[in-house]
Amino acid sequence: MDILKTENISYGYNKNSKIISNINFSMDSSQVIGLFGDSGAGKSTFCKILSNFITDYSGSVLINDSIIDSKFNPVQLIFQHPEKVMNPHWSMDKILSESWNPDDDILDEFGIKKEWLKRYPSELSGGELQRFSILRAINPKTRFIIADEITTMLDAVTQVQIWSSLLNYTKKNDIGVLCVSHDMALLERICDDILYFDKLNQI
Ligand SMILES: Nc1ncnc2c1ncn2[C@@H]1O[C@H](COP(=O)(O)OP(=O)(O)OP(=O)(O)O)[C@@H](O)[C@H]1O
Repeated sequence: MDILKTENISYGYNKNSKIISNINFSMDSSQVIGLFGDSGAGKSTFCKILSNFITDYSGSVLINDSIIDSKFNPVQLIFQHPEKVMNPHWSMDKILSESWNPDDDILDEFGIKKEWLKRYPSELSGGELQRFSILRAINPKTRFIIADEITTMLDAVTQVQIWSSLLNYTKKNDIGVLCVSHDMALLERICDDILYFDKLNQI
């Protein structure tokens, strides 16, 4: 089991405004933790800090009490809009192989059809594309998934399918999940614990 921890994380996009102040957070890889809170409170910003998309914060993000220094980040962020983080000129198999090459059983587990691998992002639906971005994030080296509103734009059936594939996989492989959502019913269904993130972002 691994532990993801932050110590005194503070951050502002500019000098005069602090979006994140002194966050001490901890979870382990057996857990699914929900993050709920007002719009604009800084949840997405915190997610980007945890997964190293934002690097100029103060404080520390630690796994098992060490700073993450591997080339592949074991804390992987999945975004709400997969099309924004995929190269539109690359086929799906190229996009996926940038991270790893999952076998056919795993493609199946995530409801991905092999014929989609030759397509480009614009040739897939939002739900199909999100399945790929999840698959890309669950590289064998991944220890924690940060899921920032990953099914918000999808219909109810697709939401259930995607969460069930993801949580089956993370449970089997001892990967922790931090799930940001405004959907309290979803959080109550899938999370072991739900944290409230307020405007002063004390959680
Ligand atoms: N790149 C940026 N530059 C400047 N300010 C930003 C930037 N990104 C976000 N912000 C501001 O930081 C604050 C926190 O935004 P953030 O997206 O982290 O909130 P959130 O809690 O995830 O909101 P929501 O629930 O609406 O997604 C907001 O006031 C937002 O306008």
